[in-house]
Amino acid sequence: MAHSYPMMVDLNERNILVVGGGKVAERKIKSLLPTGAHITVVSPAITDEIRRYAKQKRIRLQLRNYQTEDGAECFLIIAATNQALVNLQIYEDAQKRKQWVNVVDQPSLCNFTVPSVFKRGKLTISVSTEGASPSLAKQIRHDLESRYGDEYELLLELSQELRSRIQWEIDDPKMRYQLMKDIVSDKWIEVCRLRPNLARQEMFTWLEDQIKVKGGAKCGN
Ligand SMILES: C[C@@]1(CC(=O)O)C2=NC(=C\c3[nH]c(c(CCC(=O)O)c3CC(=O)O)Cc3[nH]c(c(CC(=O)O)c3CCC(=O)O)/C=C3\N/C(=C\2)[C@@H](CCC(=O)O)[C@]3(C)CC(=O)O)/[C@H]1CCC(=O)O
Ligand SMILES: NC(=O)c1ccc[n+]([C@@H]2O[C@H](COP(=O)([O-])OP(=O)(O)OC[C@H]3O[C@@H](n4cnc5c(N)ncnc54)[C@H](O)[C@@H]3O)[C@@H](O)[C@H]2O)c1
Repeated sequence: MAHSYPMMVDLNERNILVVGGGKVAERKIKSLLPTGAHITVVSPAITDEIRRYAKQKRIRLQLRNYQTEDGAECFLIIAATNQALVNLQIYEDAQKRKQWVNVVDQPSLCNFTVPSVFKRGKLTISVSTEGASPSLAKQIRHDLESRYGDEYELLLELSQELRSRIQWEIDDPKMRYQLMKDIVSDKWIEVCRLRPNLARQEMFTWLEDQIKVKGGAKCGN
């Protein structure tokens, strides 16, 4: 059996069509909003939340049934109606146009599926069962959410800063690698959890000491 390939896709400014305005469509729209995509929703009936998104001009809304032309200029399409035949039609239209398409009631009609996801700043943790059990994906996501708290958002922000500093200052590849590993060690995760306000200062002081002790700084520094 061929397996799906996990990707992080840049949807900024892309046209996305969501067909259907029920609970499932609402969940997919909610996860698409932060991507910067231009989202159009076509559905004769919608949830209150989708109505709110439209009022806030975060989505475009067409309160009517789907028509083939709706998806013509779209990069990606989500078929989230409760009508199997409409969803099939959306799939066939998208296939003809070689588009990315997700059909929420039929995994075999998806050329991509949506995993269960949560974020901690730039950290994305995502769980997929390739359609076998969305409930299990959700349950594992819940477990991981309690394991990976807000300290990871801070750790990641600081790691990014320290990493640029290391890349700029350290020539020796082995030392760079070791320092990159050290900045995400349990010790710093705990510091970010217990003393978030002091973490930045403590990590930079530690890095300066490491550079002094271990050497390897680039010429001129
Ligand atoms: C992860 C998540 C992401 C999201 O939607 O954002 C997602 N489904 C979620 C929840 C969920 N979905 C369903 C239930 C009820 C319990 C159950 O049936 O298990 C629950 C649980 C609940 O709602 O609590 C029903 C369901 N889902 C699909 C079918 C069709 C079928 O299987 O035939 C049916 C039967 C419909 C019916 O019988 O009428 C199909 C898909 N659902 C997927 C994703 C894709 C595969 C993901 C994977 O497993 O890798 C795939 C293939 C297509 C897609 O939608 O992309 C989201 C969790 C969000 C979170 O973390 O909270
Ligand atoms: N993939 C998933 O995660 C998942 C989870 C649960 C259920 N499902 C499946 O998803 C489907 C949708 O679930 P829901 O709870 O959102 O259903 P729902 O009944 O709440 O919403 C269906 C929506 O489709 C719209 N619709 C109907 N015909 C349409 C048409 N011709 N053109 C445009 N829009 C049309 C309706 O107006 C409504 O807004 C169900 O059939 C269910 O099998 C999928």
